[in-house]
Amino acid sequence: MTKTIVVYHSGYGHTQRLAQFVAEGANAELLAIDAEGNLPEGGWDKLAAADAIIFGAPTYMGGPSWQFKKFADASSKAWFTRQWSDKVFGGFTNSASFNGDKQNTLVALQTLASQHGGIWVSLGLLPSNSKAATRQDLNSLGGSIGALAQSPSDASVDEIPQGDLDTGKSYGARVAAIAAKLKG
Ligand SMILES: Cc1cc2nc3c(=O)[nH]c(=O)nc-3n(C[C@H](O)[C@H](O)[C@H](O)COP(=O)(O)O)c2cc1C
Repeated sequence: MTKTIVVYHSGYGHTQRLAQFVAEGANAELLAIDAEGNLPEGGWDKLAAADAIIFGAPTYMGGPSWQFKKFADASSKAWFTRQWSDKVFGGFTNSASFNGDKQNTLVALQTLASQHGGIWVSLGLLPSNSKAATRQDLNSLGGSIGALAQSPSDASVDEIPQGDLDTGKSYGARVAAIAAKLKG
């Protein structure tokens, strides 16, 4: 049985809602980075024991939130000892604009995984970009590195387009399935 952890920060709950869908798809445990950029007690041990780690952060000012970055910098302890080497990784982000520079955040998450010697899993979905496409479709934001969600700036957490949440769920399932395959 593979163990997957979704470790994420969310300032106002939107990225958390996406994290819940990713975790559902991956059958994963959620690990929240708090408002001070810290993990709960035992969080680092859970990450060390995981087969797969999925990072999540909102896009703030064109990159991951500072709380996620604090977590990323703190992971240098695990980096020194190659604790996360050869684990399977994925990542997702959410922001208000359709573009909003979300790609920068995904690249930052992918780079963090690569610094750790991890194996990154792409989104694996075609974009839904025909005239008939709607925001209820999978991957209507057309990502490839990881999962993207767009929460309009005045939307409550219950108003995130369902297609984006379902994209997160599908991606979580893909990361977990690949981790299971690699574990054998
Ligand atoms: C400090 C700050 C910076 C932001 N920068 C961006 C940005 O660069 N691009 C964007 O599309 N949205 C940006 N937003 C909007 C958030 O990404 C959006 O509200 C998101 O849903 C917040 O996720 P959360 O509820 O998990 O914190 C920003 C919001 C804040 C608070």
